[in-house]
Amino acid sequence: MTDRDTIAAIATAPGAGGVGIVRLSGPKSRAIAEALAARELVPRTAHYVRFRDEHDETIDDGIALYFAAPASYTGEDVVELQAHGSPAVLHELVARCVTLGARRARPGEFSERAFLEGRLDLAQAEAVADLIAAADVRAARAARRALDGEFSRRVDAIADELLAIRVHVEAAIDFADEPIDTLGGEQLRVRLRDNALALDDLLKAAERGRRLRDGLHAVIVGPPNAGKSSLLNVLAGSERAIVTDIAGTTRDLLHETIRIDGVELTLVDTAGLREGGDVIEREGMRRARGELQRADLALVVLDARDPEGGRAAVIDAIAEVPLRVWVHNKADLLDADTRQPQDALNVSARTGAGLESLHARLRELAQGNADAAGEGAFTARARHVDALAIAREHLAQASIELDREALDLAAESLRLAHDALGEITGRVHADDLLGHIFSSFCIGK
Ligand SMILES: Nc1nc2c(c(=O)[nH]1)N(C=O)[C@@H](CNc1ccc(C(=O)N[C@@H](CCC(=O)O)C(=O)O)cc1)CN2
Ligand SMILES: Nc1nc2c(ncn2[C@@H]2O[C@H](COP(=O)(O)OP(=O)(O)OP(=O)(O)O)[C@@H](O)[C@H]2O)c(=O)[nH]1
Ligand SMILES: [Mg+2]
Repeated sequence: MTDRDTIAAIATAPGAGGVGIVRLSGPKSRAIAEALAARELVPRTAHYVRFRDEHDETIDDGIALYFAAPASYTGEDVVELQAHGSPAVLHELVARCVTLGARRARPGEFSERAFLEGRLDLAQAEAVADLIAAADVRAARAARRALDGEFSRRVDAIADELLAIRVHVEAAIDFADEPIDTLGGEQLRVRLRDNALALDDLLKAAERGRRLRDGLHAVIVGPPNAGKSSLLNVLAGSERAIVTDIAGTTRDLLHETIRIDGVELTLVDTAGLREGGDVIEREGMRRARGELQRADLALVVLDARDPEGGRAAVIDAIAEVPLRVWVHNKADLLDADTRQPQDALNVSARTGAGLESLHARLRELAQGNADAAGEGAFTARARHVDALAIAREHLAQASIELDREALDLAAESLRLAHDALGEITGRVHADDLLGHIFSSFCIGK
């Protein structure tokens, strides 16, 4: 792909640092860097040089490093200008590169080129961004495994199998007169079932990987006025949510990321659940229920003075949520001799009583969530989980169609399952998908 232009960007984090790097990729990289450094660059050699402006004055001294295509991060000619980590110097270097014929890179454009040059597949390129954004060591390790292709290899292995099965099915279509069992139909069915099982395993692993990337998703639910928003505020350590004594204060969802001992947790405040309410409140409740569909954990907040009163309104809504923590709030309003509940934590968002136990419980669950990821875990994204689930459905369909000897339909279902898997690694892709993924990267990556 020699018709591409040459891009330039600061590759190091914004702000002052010991060393800062401007990176170039594309056919003019070498010529631009040689003009800046006023010398010839030998591939893969660290040259100590002065970077010069148009008047031959020194912008900075530093290291120029040239990687000749295709042995580079992007697969194109790449040059790194390693200067002092001064934002002023680095911006001037980029401006100089632009004058000499480069264009400022868009976010993620280096990794996008690495993808387009076949150096990384799409799931690996996404893993680069996930590695950079990893909140803790475990998430970084898991992103590293995805970057090394552990996820992609499993996706590809199943995709290859589905293709092979489809070839068999298509071949059988040409012998439409014969019953499929004389054409190895039973073996095909077994093979299809084995791959469906492998896909189930991969889907579970990807769901764990998604949680590992995003952290535990905890939704705060309960009847109106129980103190859900107050609890979010004390857990977040800031007055994020509006608190009033009017029942039905919260309508929109409010997301807040907190860290407990280095483990990340997303808290979502929701509208109180009850019968009735005005149009806005009902929409709030609808959103609350929707959010619970994606929840790993329901933090159920009830009024300690009347926990039974609010329980009925939430019990259905949390039926599908895997983990629950029951909290009785406003414990400060209880008589001192009231018994501790068996299966709930008494807390007070107002006085802070009981919050230590709640913290400990959340830490335990968040840690468990991260641990469940286990050895060999890789990070994954919601997009990957969705694609695997779609592939799984098409595979189930293919299996039914094969049993009915509806071979044309089975072949089509196999093709759709194969395409869904291909979207994960980007072997099948829509251009707007690529734009969407890479635009969420940082500039210079
Ligand atoms: N200075 C610097 N450090 C960096 C990067 C970089 O671009 N520059 N990286 C950027 O993300 C990461 C490392 N990733 C890289 C991946 C491939 C190649 C590369 O040149 N690959 C060639 C040569 C391989 C070899 O010599 O064995 C190739 O694959 O053909 C370089 C960096 C992290 N550290
Ligand atoms: N005494 C006491 N009052 C509290 C406590 N927590 C919250 N409150 C009060 O209870 C009222 C409701 O608190 P919110 O946090 O807005 O309750 P909510 O569950 O978010 O209510 P909605 O958003 O309407 O569903 C406010 O007046 C708070 O000050 C507590 O632990 N003790
Ligand atoms: Mg509220």
